[in-house]
Amino acid sequence: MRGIASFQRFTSPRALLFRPPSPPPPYHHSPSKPYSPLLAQSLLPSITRFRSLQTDASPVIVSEDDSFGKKQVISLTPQLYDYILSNVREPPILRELREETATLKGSQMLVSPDQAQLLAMLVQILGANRCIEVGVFTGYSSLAVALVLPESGYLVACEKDAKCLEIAKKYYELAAVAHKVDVKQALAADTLQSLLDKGEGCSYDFAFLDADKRKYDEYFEYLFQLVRVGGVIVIDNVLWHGKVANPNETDKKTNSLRKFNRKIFKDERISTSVVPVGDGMTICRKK
Ligand SMILES: C[S@@+](CC[C@H](N)C(=O)[O-])C[C@H]1O[C@@H](n2cnc3c(N)ncnc32)[C@H](O)[C@@H]1O
Repeated sequence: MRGIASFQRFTSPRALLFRPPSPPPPYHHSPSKPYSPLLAQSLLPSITRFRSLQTDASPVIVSEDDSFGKKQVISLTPQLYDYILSNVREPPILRELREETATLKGSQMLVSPDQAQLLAMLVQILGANRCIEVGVFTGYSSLAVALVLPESGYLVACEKDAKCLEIAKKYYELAAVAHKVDVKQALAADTLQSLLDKGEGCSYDFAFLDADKRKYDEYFEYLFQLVRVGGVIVIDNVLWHGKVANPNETDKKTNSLRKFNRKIFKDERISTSVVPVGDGMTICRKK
């Protein structure tokens, strides 16, 4: 096969050594303590929803390509993901919000703690001051961003649902970041258009897109106009539970995401990278 890598499960005896012998330790996070499965087990978390349902626990896959030969690529197992989560520095206020959200319908919509940490890191690396989020829900990802913005920082938070925004606003207050967050309860396209109408094109440093998947293309075009050259747009759920890579999956959302991913791949106005974190995030930088 030329050009495109083919992937296979790595099944050498060495790989088998890495298979978790028993169910993985539950997720526990404590930024001040190193990872310890025993400690993790003694401090049972109130949330275990990050445990993977994957049964094939091989930790690596091997890409084969005529041009570069074999290359091992890490593949998440429940054990490895628990290890990653045990190394996430999730601020206590974010954990509290996550736990409160866990009792609600749609709680699976939050980005994972490792994704939130990546978003915050990107904002910090960029030195971002002006940010936009499309799709806030109860505010987990927006709070992660607001927490690392400077005091003068500004985040436009676009969400249509008033009920979940009540929770988000409560946590912005609790975290003392409410002054940085401009909550816009409306259809996101209307909010983004109004920002452009106010002459705010090319004035934002960072945008996070995480709302209705079938409108990603429309939102992306708005965000592209609003973000400055060198600014970053991050898009969530681009791997859509793996469905985008399965030709048998032809539902509307999957097709729409596939089409969107292809468009981003071809878009010469941006540089881009697909990161297999959470449900897949694409990071785009405006040229
Ligand atoms: C995946 S959730 C966002 C999760 C959030 N980013 C997080 O990780 O904490 C998507 C949100 O987008 C909102 N949404 C969907 N369509 C929208 C629209 N047209 N305008 C504004 N918000 C919308 C939904 O109400 C939902 O709360």
